[in-house]
Amino acid sequence: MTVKQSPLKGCFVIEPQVFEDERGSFFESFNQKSFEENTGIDIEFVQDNQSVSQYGTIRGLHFQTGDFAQAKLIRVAKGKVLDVVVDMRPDSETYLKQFSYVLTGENNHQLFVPRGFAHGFACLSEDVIFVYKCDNYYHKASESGILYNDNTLNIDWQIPKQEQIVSEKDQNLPTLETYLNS
Ligand SMILES: Cc1cn([C@H]2C[C@H](O)[C@@H](COP(=O)(O)OP(=O)(O)O[C@H]3O[C@@H](C)C(=O)[C@@H](O)[C@H]3O)O2)c(=O)[nH]c1=O
Repeated sequence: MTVKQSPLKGCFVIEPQVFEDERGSFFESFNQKSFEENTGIDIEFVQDNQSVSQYGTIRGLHFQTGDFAQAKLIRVAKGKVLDVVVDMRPDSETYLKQFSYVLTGENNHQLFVPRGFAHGFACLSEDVIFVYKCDNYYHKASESGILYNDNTLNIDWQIPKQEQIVSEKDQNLPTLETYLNS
């Protein structure tokens, strides 16, 4: 696997080694030993998630707060997404900076998102199977987030407005300004 530092501190792009033959392909989607050796991060993932989305879906921007903050190791098993992360750690040198990266079922790239980041993605292909590991359990009361179309962040989700599909919950998330002042 190859690990590339993203512009955001502690956030990495991981390119696994993919083996191909006449049957198809194979790769290790996670190997704790190689992960630790290559990133220097000692981590224990405790929950695996999978979501299926149609073209135009935008999920995010999400994070869990306090003791339930989650680091995530993200990949796309099928389709193409624009994955977006925002560094929400006040003490970070990349505080409030954002990074977007295209993950697909063909490139098999992964994104490691540290605790303290807001995360979301837009589905750029017809069907998306989105898979991620978390190092902390889902905790409904600790769910938080920022409005996906916040004016300050001004994220280009690469989906025309009339084709965007966003949950009611996500449409009601606070703006960055409201969140920071709360
Ligand atoms: C995230 C999550 C949701 N759920 C339930 C709650 C709800 O009934 C249903 C759908 O939840 P949501 O609408 O929050 O799902 P979704 O919008 O896909 O939430 C995810 O979005 C991406 C961007 C992330 O970064 C993830 O951490 C997670 O927040 O699944 C769990 O049971 N466990 C979980 O870990």
